[in-house]
Amino acid sequence: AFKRKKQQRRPPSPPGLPIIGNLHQLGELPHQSLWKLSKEYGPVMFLKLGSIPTVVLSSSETAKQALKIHDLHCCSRPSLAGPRELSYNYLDIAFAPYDDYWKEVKKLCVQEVFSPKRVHTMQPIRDEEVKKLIDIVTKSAQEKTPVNLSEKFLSLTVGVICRAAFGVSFHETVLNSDRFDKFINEAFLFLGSFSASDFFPNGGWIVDRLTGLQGRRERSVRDLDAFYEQMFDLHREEKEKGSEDFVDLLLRFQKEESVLGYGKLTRNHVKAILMNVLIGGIGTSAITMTWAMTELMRSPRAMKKVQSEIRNQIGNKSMITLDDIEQLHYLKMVVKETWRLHPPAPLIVPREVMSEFEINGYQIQPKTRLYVNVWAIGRDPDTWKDPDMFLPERFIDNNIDPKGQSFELLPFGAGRRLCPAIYMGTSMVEFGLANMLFHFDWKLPEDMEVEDIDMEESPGLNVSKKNELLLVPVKYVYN
Ligand code: HEM
Repeated sequence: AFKRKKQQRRPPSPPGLPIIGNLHQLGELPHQSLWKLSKEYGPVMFLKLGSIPTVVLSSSETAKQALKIHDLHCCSRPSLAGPRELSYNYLDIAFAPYDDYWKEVKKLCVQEVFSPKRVHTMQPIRDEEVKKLIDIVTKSAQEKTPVNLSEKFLSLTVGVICRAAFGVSFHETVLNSDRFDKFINEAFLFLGSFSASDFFPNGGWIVDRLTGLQGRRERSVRDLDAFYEQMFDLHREEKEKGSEDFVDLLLRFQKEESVLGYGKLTRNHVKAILMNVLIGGIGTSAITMTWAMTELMRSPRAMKKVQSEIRNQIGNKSMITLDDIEQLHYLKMVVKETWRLHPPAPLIVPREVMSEFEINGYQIQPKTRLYVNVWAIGRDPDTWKDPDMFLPERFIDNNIDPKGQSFELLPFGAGRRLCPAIYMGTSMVEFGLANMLFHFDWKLPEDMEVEDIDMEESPGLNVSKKNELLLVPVKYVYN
């Protein structure tokens, strides 16, 4: 007997070219190009990126179908060249394929590394680092000179993550913070940049060699490796020091020969997991704070409202606590609204389909690469009234939250691959912003008007504000 071939219903697709397929349509900012294409081809769109069949989802409804109903069919990750090298062959959490190792290491990290308890034990470090920032900004306020907030928010998160997770202060090591920024930027680039071998698995590596991408990638991996090794050494030397940080914790698991999935946890596993902390934790929070300040500068009304809320709550206290933050409802809405318009990972992290499923009657085949365009979802006029307006109040009467349950707002993704550090990331962002908004009023540099603030985005896995945000602080005095 025959098996009748099931009728193939492939999602609509923009016309492509031979060999490269739709690759040339991605442009510099793929999430924006894909958003425009989705207006014509719909919320389930098929593209051929080089030789890779790819599906892009661009509405909350289709995102829900994939990330909730069919999550188990599509929660693996594609093999990508940059991530492979940075993760010691997928020994990390973010880029590991869906298997027993990933399940166990993610569970372990959710319980031990990213837990609310750890977020609370990090608070003294956050306090100290934010105090340093306040001092620097206060100096600028006295001199009436602008502060580069993009840079300051980055050094705040670098400071906190490095001390809290790695137990080292970067200024005190051979890796001074200048080089550290460079590391992070290079590593980011390799995680996000579209490299030829990711689209042409059979010959793309040749292009990557010719363009020098491969060489730079190898150098970046070497630099980071040296950094991890140095960190491990430092940990051995300073053993008697206080509480256990992430590195101590992971090295302890390694020493105890903990078995995860298919084997024992090795030094390379620890490095790969630390890479996720480094790259997942630093840019995303800094980017969010920068966009939030940018949007608030464009909306003096929202700025005034959020500052009064914070100042009423804090009064004449000198320190803002995590408990205070819980009372700052408008600030929380400002952050949500920032994530709606500026999700730090606009296409989240690509997934790979493991087994066939259907969305809106279209068949999605195994091995398809799947992107969810959360940037497009945040601007969808069917979901959001006046999507271009920055209106934190839109969150008053609904219970849309960013934790992966509301498919209209997915800055942390959803489903099994959900970001494990939502609480840590959110606390960092809210805490940093609350302090900058409490202690200072902010003015645009001379000869700049509100209309001159630009909203251009820079390319990469994490999309940040392209041009740095420069603002003049004015110290707030409680009376
Ligand atoms: C504002 C802050 C943050 C944002 C917006 C963010 C966003 C995301 C997104 C969109 C994903 C992919 C989810 C998916 O594929 O469905 C992700 C995954 C991940 N994030 Fe975050 N993140 C943030 C903070 C952090 C921090 C602070 C850490 C670590 C300290 C972290 C570690 C990770 C890891 C390990 C994964 C991989 C999860 C997996 O594949 O199973 N993130 N994050």
